[in-house]
Amino acid sequence: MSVWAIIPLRATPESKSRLAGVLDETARAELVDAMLTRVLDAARGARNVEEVRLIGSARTILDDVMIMVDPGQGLNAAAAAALAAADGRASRLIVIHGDLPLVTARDLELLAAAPEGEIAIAPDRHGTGTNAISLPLPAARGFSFAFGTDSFALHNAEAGRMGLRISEIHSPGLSRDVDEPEDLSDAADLLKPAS
Ligand SMILES: Nc1nc2c(ncn2[C@@H]2O[C@H](COP(=O)(O)OP(=O)(O)OP(=O)(O)O)[C@@H](O)[C@H]2O)c(=O)[nH]1
Ligand SMILES: O=C(O)[C@H](O)COP(=O)(O)O
Repeated sequence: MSVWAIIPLRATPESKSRLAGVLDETARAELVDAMLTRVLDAARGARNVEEVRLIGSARTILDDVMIMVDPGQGLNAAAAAALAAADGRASRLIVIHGDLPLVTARDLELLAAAPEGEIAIAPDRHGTGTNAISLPLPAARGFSFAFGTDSFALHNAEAGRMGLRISEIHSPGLSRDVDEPEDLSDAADLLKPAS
């Protein structure tokens, strides 16, 4: 049994809407693409991750990665579909967001190497959100995802409800997602100069 990493992605004109005041639609789309490439490369570079997939919509054609159909009911439903797809085929599923411009293969390796039967979770820079979660299977079958407000606390509570131990992974690559204009400095290397 292997470790899977699935990246939920919503690459619509509306994505990264919180950056709309500082980046136009084209620039946001290019940033989404560049961050996705970074996360995909990190996942594929991790020696202990065997399968890398995307769930949702990518703007560009990615002919070298399997794209799973998004149920269309938001991020939590997409994560649940990813978990259901991995169940029975993987010993662990990592759900990792596509907006992490500093993420590395080492970050994915840490998520994949969580102790058997345990959940690993990577909080965002504020300590309140969840940028990646690594779930053991089948132990975490039916895990209820709670991406959104206070997801870090809610995911911890869900682990407790399921009787699963949980550990935290703190690293710049996993904590520094790009949501707000002030986060953009972390993506400076990925932004194209304005023409
Ligand atoms: N498959 C899928 N992925 C989603 C969905 N909503 C968000 N995501 C992805 O989940 C990760 C975190 O997304 P957010 O930062 O919450 O949303 P965003 O669209 O990137 O940005 P905002 O519009 O500013 O909220 C990113 O990889 C998104 O592309 C969804 O409904 N389906
Ligand atoms: O649980 C979360 O942290 C959010 O749903 C998704 O993350 P973001 O909006 O902070 O990227």
